[in-house]
Amino acid sequence: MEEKLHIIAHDYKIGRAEREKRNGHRAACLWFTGLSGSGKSTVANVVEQELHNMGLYTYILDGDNIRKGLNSDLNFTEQSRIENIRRIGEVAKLMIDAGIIVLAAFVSPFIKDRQMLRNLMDDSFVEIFVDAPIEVCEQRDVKGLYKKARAGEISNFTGISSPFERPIHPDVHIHTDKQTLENSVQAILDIVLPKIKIN
Ligand SMILES: Nc1ncnc2c1ncn2[C@@H]1O[C@H](COP(=O)(O)OS(=O)(=O)O)[C@@H](OP(=O)(O)O)[C@H]1O
Ligand SMILES: Nc1ncnc2c1ncn2[C@@H]1O[C@H](COP(=O)(O)OP(=O)(O)O)[C@@H](O)[C@H]1O
Repeated sequence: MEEKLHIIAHDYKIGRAEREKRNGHRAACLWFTGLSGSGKSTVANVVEQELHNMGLYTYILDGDNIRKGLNSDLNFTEQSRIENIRRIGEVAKLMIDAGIIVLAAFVSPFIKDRQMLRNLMDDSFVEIFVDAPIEVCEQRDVKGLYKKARAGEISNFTGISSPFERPIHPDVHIHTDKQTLENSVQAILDIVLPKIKIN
């Protein structure tokens, strides 16, 4: 039988609302999903710069600060990806409670996990589908990983030997093979800025 844990939450005196009031904007999680090389990091970075330059409080979560640290015990099996996204979702939720606009850039290939994120963060969650055909991502091959995956040197590679389930109703859908970077950033800001405004 599973051990019963006795965890009782504290009643905090300072909550999200107080932090948002002091920051002058609402918190949110902008979640970038898409194939490797689709443009998640590139777009997220420019969106963050824009928000930061407006004086807003932001933070980027991506492979560099998560898969090299908190999630360094995880690989790319289905189970590991599910756990990867679960933990990142919990971190993003804490950051929302801290009053921050979190930009999370992860392949996050499964619909079920992205739905879990929306349930966890409710209307603070903004799903951004960074879309480009796999041929384009492979052509870009920013990190040389597609070449390695085709050569059989990397297993479970998204789009080649592991699935990517396209979002059905993302909040924002950008096509980085057709739209300019500036255009994609503007489309995201158009959705996000009204959301983080304190009325
Ligand atoms: N097997 C396999 N499949 C996909 N991607 C791989 C793989 N192995 C390494 N990489 C590199 O790791 C980055 C994806 O990590 P994520 O944490 O975003 O993946 S996931 O959300 O858990 O599916 C991804 O980074 P991005 O290119 O920035 O998307 C890859 O560079
Ligand atoms: N319109 C565009 N939007 C975003 N990235 C683009 C665009 N056109 C070309 N790129 C290039 O595509 C690559 C995307 O890489 P990256 O942002 O690391 O993707 P991901 O984080 O999804 O793996 C970069 O080299 C970027 O310069």
